[in-house]
Amino acid sequence: MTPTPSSQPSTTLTILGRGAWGTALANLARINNTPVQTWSYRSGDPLEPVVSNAKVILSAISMKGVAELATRLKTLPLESDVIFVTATKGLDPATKRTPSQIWQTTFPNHPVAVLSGPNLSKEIDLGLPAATVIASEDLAAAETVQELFSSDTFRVYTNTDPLGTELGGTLKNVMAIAVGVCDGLKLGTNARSALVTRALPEVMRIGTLLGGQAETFYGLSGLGDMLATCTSPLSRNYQVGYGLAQGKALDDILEELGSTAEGVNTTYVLIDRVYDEGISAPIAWQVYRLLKGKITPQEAVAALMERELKPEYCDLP
Ligand SMILES: NC(=O)c1ccc[n+]([C@@H]2O[C@H](COP(=O)([O-])OP(=O)(O)OC[C@H]3O[C@@H](n4cnc5c(N)ncnc54)[C@H](O)[C@@H]3O)[C@@H](O)[C@H]2O)c1
Ligand SMILES: O=P(O)(O)OC[C@H](O)CO
Repeated sequence: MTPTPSSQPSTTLTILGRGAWGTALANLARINNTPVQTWSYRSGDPLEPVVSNAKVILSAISMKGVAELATRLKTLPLESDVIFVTATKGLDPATKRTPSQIWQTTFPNHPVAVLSGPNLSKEIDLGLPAATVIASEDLAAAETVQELFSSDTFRVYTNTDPLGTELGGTLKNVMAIAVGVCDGLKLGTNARSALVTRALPEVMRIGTLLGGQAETFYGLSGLGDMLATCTSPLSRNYQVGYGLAQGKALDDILEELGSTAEGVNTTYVLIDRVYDEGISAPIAWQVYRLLKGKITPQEAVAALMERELKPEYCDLP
């Protein structure tokens, strides 16, 4: 399929992060003839020249750098109406906040949008069609960003629930580790289907208690991203679970990956929040115990199968 631009937007876009996702997003914007500047902290390039004239600043860096980067940007001269977009899927270990909460707290007078969906960057790099969500409480800001990325290979929907959109993309990484374990143990299609299906109410239960709207989790950024990540060996989080099922050490798996698998850190932060707030999260708990080396993959499966019997629909939000 040959990508063709859908329009000629002139808004200046700066993408922070030249990893797998930042690079794919920059290419998607260029397909649409959107002028793009990129920056990477690893390059040591100065930040100010690429952000001072930007109308939209999109962060596609790993969770571990978000708080520091937002604080750094706060010290720089920026356009008074610049829109911040976050494409990071994680939770901050220090504050347990999502990336959009960090950006919004740091820049309370600016619109903040979340970009999230079933978007495996390797497929996007191949020019395969995909869809995503741009969510913001400021619908006009979401529509501005929608225009920057939309093309006939990338269909962008807007949504006004940034937190739900972001939490769907973040929490599914934990579930993808669980499904990777399931597949690594060769437990079969029935088991995988049961796990992915039970993962959705778990994500919804946690996600709504943390502030997302229930219906968002049935959309592209929720169920859509869960299906992509839990069924594709391209997913790094799935690969973490798959490796654990093969008896590999977590550190070795992460080193072999050589790029970000946010689900590991997300699990640790999530379990803290789940524990503090008394939320039922059986799959996430088993992933946590497995990542911490407290149980074997087989014991994690047994723990899920032996839980108290109950009706199917007793715990939806
Ligand atoms: N790759 C994908 O398919 C994909 C799709 C959607 C969302 N995401 C999310 O995007 C984020 C980045 O993923 P990726 O695949 O590009 O990972 P990556 O490992 O390829 O790149 C990580 C990026 O973060 C930057 N970074 C790391 N630590 C930093 C720090 N302390 N300060 C500033 N920058 C720092 C790196 O320089 C690099 O640009 C993750 O949260 C991931 O979940 C990835
Ligand atoms: O490779 P993963 O597991 O980080 O997944 C990438 C994206 O989040 C899929 O939408």
